[in-house]
Amino acid sequence: MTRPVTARVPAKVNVQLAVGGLRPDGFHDLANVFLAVGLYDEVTATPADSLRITVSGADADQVPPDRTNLAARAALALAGRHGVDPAVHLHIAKDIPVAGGMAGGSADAAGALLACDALWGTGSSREELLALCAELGSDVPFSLVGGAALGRGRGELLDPLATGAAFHWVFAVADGGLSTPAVYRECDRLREASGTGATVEDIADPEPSPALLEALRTGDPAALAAAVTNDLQPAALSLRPSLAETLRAGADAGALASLVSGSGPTCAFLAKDTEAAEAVAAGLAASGTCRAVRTASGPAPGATVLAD
Ligand SMILES: C[C@](O)(CO)[C@H](O)COP(=O)(O)OP(=O)(O)OC[C@H]1O[C@@H](n2ccc(N)nc2=O)[C@H](O)[C@@H]1O
Ligand SMILES: Nc1ncnc2c1ncn2[C@@H]1O[C@H](COP(=O)(O)OP(=O)(O)OP(=O)(O)O)[C@@H](O)[C@H]1O
Repeated sequence: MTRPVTARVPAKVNVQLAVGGLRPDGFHDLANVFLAVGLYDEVTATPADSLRITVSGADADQVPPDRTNLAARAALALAGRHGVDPAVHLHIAKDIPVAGGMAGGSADAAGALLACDALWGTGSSREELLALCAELGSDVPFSLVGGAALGRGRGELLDPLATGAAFHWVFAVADGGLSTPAVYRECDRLREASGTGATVEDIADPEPSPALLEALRTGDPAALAAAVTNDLQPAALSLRPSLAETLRAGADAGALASLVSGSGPTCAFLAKDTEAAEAVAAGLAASGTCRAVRTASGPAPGATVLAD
């Protein structure tokens, strides 16, 4: 009997999300500065009679336990590539908020790829795994790689970034999720409504901020706080106006920066150090503007197979 294999995969926050115009293929070009943070899902692959998915954790009931699950799609893609029978039980121990803009589904896809590759002995190279990740979703390659990285294209073309120190974050988890395609559509709608147009002809190519990259490199939280931006934030706020109160509560509690994480609705707050993060977390919890509060620091390592 082959031993189960468990992979641990981090969540992400986008410290810069610059969104270009709508491309003919329905995606947007990005300058997407990812930072992996220490909130993790674990995916365990065990031999089984057929493909089966189970999920545990507080948000488990919001995750589909079938072949639409990104982890199942990852296992099927890997099995298809190598001509292997995808008879595997994937158990997802979920700690990353679901539909929260923290790439939880992407984390599970990257974790399933890594765990199944080890279980099946398919020995994929890093390049093969990254190509499969990119097919599964724009955020999935970063879930594999972790750390800090600049994502170009639709976010799948990654260049690792150096970071000078750990950054301390507080996350305010909202009630209910936001659909990523709906948030991108709302971004386009707001751009149309403002008269700029929304396509690649109308919007300048997105570029990473030199000040932001420098702040990451030097590990300076105040400089990073001054440079964080998220072009999807107006769209997330338009779809979920109550997030403005959450952002204000974090700022009032002493956060250096308050922003929507990716497509939201999780809000991310940067703090000077772990002590300041605890104070921001307490202020947010007392504000009643979110369902749960989490603290985590980053950069965190990418998808990793855990030792027995
Ligand atoms: C918002 C972010 O989380 C920021 O990292 C990502 O851009 C979203 O990445 P993801 O969830 O992996 O998204 P995908 O599964 O690749 O795409 C879902 C949908 O989001 C929209 N989408 C996604 C990525 C991108 N660069 N442009 C887009 O317009 C498209 O409508 C697409 O059909
Ligand atoms: N393994 C999975 N974990 C979570 N959601 C999944 C998974 N597989 C499929 N889904 C579906 O995908 C939707 C988006 O979930 P996910 O948690 O990945 O969103 P997200 O964190 O906002 O993504 P991103 O930050 O990459 O845009 C969920 O509502 C759920 O129906």
